[in-house]
Amino acid sequence: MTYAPDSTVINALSRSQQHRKALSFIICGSVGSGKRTLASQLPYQSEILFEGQLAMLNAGTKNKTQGADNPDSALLAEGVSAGQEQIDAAGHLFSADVAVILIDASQGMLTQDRQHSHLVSLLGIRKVILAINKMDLVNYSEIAFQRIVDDYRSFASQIGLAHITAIPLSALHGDNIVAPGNHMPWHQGTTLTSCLEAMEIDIARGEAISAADAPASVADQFESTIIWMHDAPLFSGRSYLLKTGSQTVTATITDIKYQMSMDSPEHLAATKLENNTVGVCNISVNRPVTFKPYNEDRDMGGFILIDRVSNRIVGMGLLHFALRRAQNIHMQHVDVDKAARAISKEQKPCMLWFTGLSGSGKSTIANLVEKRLHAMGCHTYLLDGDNVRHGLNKDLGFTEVDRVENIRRVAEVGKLMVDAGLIVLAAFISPFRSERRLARELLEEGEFIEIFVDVPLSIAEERDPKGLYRKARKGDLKNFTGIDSPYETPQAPEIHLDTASMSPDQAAELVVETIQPMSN
Ligand SMILES: Nc1ncnc2c1ncn2[C@@H]1O[C@H](COP(=O)(O)OS(=O)(=O)O)[C@@H](OP(=O)(O)O)[C@H]1O
Ligand SMILES: Nc1ncnc2c1ncn2[C@@H]1O[C@H](COP(=O)(O)OP(=O)(O)O)[C@@H](O)[C@H]1O
Repeated sequence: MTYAPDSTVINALSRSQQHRKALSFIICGSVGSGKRTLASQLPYQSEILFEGQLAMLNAGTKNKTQGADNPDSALLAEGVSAGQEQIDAAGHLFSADVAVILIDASQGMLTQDRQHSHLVSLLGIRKVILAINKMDLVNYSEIAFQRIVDDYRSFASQIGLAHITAIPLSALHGDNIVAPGNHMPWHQGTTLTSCLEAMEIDIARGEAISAADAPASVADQFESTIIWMHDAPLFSGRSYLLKTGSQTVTATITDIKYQMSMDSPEHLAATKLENNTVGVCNISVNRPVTFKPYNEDRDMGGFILIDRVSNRIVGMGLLHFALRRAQNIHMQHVDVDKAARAISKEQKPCMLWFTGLSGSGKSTIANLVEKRLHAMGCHTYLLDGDNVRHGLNKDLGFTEVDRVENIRRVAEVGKLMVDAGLIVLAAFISPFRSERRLARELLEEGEFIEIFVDVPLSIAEERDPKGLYRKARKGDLKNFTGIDSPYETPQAPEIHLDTASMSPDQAAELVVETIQPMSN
């Protein structure tokens, strides 16, 4: 059945909403609850938003066919979209006024419905429409409907959702979506569209101006709740882009304090957040942002996290408060700076970052490059994975989270050494693009030179200078790169060395030749 919108209602709504903002709502439903069928029955156009999780029904001011005043809605469903549109659209989640929780009447309330409701409550959305769909599968039974509503209300009251309107639906047959239909005369309440349209929201959104006696805060370290929505887990130490309002900064998760259980008030210990989990984390950003706590101001306290490599939204967050340490630590000005040191050393400081599989030749080549530079009178320092792991990073192993932290620390140390005026050589497997990018972004344009020491796994394994591949193949060494731990190849390295076809000396020569014009 296709639905033709009631233009009288829409027009009446247009006039009455002239000075109001468009209503924004999200539809949350577990797999198979009928989100798409419902979306197709609503008199608003739809557009997919989040990979794997969220999609956007885009009506309101962007609606081309229905005028300018219909509700906006976001739909928790499957779908793919990327880039700026996705980022803009995510903002709708923080401004959603109403959530439609869609439950399959034949299934009753599922764990996913509890999780969605928890999310809705976390986002501060206080108005919920409980839409019990597929009533046709339970013979339009009032008792079945009432049982689910009672279950839901008792759960909802525990998580602070009190304002709930329950509606029995058959999205397939159109009952109670726009018109009541004939199957459920016992339902005396409203239909879904009338219910949405009757929620009449004041205040237009705009620029933030805060009163002098209640100013917004400016800080660069916060405690926050993060809702993680990506297959690759969130790791402490990894950095992402953080967008709040019109501000975009680089954010590093400095500590995952705990993971929330979505079914109980429990706090779970966690070193990473998997897809669809929620955690309380400390974050640090590269420059101060203006914010208010999310529970005081949803617009100025909500943020999204964007993966720096794929540019996809990977998480949403709610700012709690600035960490006090952030307010008490200031950058200290120094008069003898990098430029002064560079002049006295007569060289352009930089970081030569060697990345590649174990046995690819990173250490051998980096060592030869350093010898040549040293002989030329350059001031250098070689940071090598094996060596750093005996000291600064001896607390770290080879899990993903430990490798992320390993490279973060090395990148920070490397930055200090570049600041000291040195040509720094770093030889680390550094298997993840994200951390190599972090290392690059800590430095100034042109200072980071990524050198991909490339070799087929089979040749690295043949070389096996430390016997580690043999151990890994036997199962005596876990998480070994290339065997049971991933290596993400560089996409645009400044220098690409194919060590299967060139000797260590040829490779070192190529590096020195390439960087000479850069480092003078
Ligand atoms: N599980 C596992 N996987 C990879 N490598 C292992 C592992 N266990 C020990 N080793 C030895 O540690 C060296 C790699 O350390 P890195 O600090 O470069 O690794 S990483 O960048 O954090 O991935 C690496 O040195 P290279 O062979 O020079 O690469 C190995 O000698
Ligand atoms: N073209 C080459 N470049 C670098 N190393 C090579 C090459 N051909 C053979 N090798 C040998 O491969 C091994 C590489 O080991 P190493 O430099 O420790 O690698 P990594 O630091 O990447 O683990 C050394 O034994 C080295 O002599």
